[in-house]
Amino acid sequence: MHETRLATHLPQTVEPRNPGLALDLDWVMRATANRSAIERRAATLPGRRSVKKDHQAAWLARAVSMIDLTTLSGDDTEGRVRRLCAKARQPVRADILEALGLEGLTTGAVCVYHDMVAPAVSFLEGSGIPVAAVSTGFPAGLSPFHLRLAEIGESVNAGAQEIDIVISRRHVLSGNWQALYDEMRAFREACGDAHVKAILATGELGTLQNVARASLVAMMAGADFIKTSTGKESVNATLPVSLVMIRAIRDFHDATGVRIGYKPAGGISKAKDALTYLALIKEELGDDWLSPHLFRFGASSLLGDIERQLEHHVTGAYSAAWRHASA
Ligand SMILES: O=C[C@H](O)COP(=O)(O)O
Repeated sequence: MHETRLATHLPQTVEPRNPGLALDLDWVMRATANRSAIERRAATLPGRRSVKKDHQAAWLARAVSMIDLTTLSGDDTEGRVRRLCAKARQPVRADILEALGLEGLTTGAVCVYHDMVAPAVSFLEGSGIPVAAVSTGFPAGLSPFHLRLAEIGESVNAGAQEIDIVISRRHVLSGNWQALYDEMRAFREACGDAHVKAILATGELGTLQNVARASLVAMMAGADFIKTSTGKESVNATLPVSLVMIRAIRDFHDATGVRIGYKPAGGISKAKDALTYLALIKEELGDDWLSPHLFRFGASSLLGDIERQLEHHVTGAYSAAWRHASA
C-alpha cells in the first residue's frame, strides 16, 4: 500500500468558462463503458490508499473547502439557511482551526432552492462564498421549458453565482443527443456569467454508457461542471459512475484543453468516503482538480463527520455527532 500525497499548494485561479463546442455525434457514439471493468476498479478504491495520519487533517480541510454545503428541503426556512451560512463561513470550531493553522477555511459554496437564494446571499455577504441555486424544475426537471429558463434568470438576478440545472433524462433514455445538447446550450446561455453545473441524475440513466455519453454532450454544450445526482434519486453518487464521468472529463480535456469540474452529490456523509473521492480525483485527473474551482462535494451532512475527525486529530477524542450539526 502506498501513500497518496496531497500537494500543499492550493491553486487559486478561477477556472475560465467552458465555451462548449458543436455537437460531435461521432465522438458521443464512440463513448462506451465496460461495466465489469469499471466496477472492478471502483471496488479496489476504498481503503486502498492510505493517507498518513499527519496528512489526514490537510486532506480533510481540503475536502471542507470543496463542499457545496446544501439544504434542499421542503421545510427550509430563513433561520435554517442563516445557520447553514454561518457554518459555511466557519465550518469547523475556531479552536480546532487555530490548532491546525487553518483559520479562514470556508466551504466551497452554499447550495439552496431558488426561494432561499436571496437570504443566503445576504447571510454570506463579504465572505466571498458563492451561492449555488438548484434550478430548472429540480429535481425532476419536468416543468415547462420556458419556466425552466426563467427560473435560471430569477436565481441569477437574486445573486446566485452558480446554477445547478437538471437535464431531461428522457433525452438520454431515448438517445436524443441533439435535444439534450440544445437544452443544455439554452440553460448555459440563460446562466449568463453564472457557472453552470449539469446534474445528470445518473441513477435514472439506465446504463454507464448513457452516463458517459450524457457527460460528453453536457460538456460539448458548455457545462462548467458535471454533477452526478440531485440527491433525490434512489441511487445517487457512486464510485463506478464517478469513474465514468471523471474519465469523460479527462477525454474532454485531452481533446479540447478545457477543464471541466466534477461534483458527486447525494449520500456522501462520511469523512473516509470523502478521502476516497479525493484519492480517485488525484489519480485520474491530477492535482489541478483538487481545488474548489474544479471539484465539489454536494452534501448536507458530510461536514459534521469531517469536523468530528478534525477534532479527534487535534484533541485525541471524539465528541458526540450532535455537537457538529451542519445546519
Ligand atoms: O446536491 C446535494 C445533495 O442534494 C445532497 O445530498 P445529501 O443530503 O445526501 O448529502
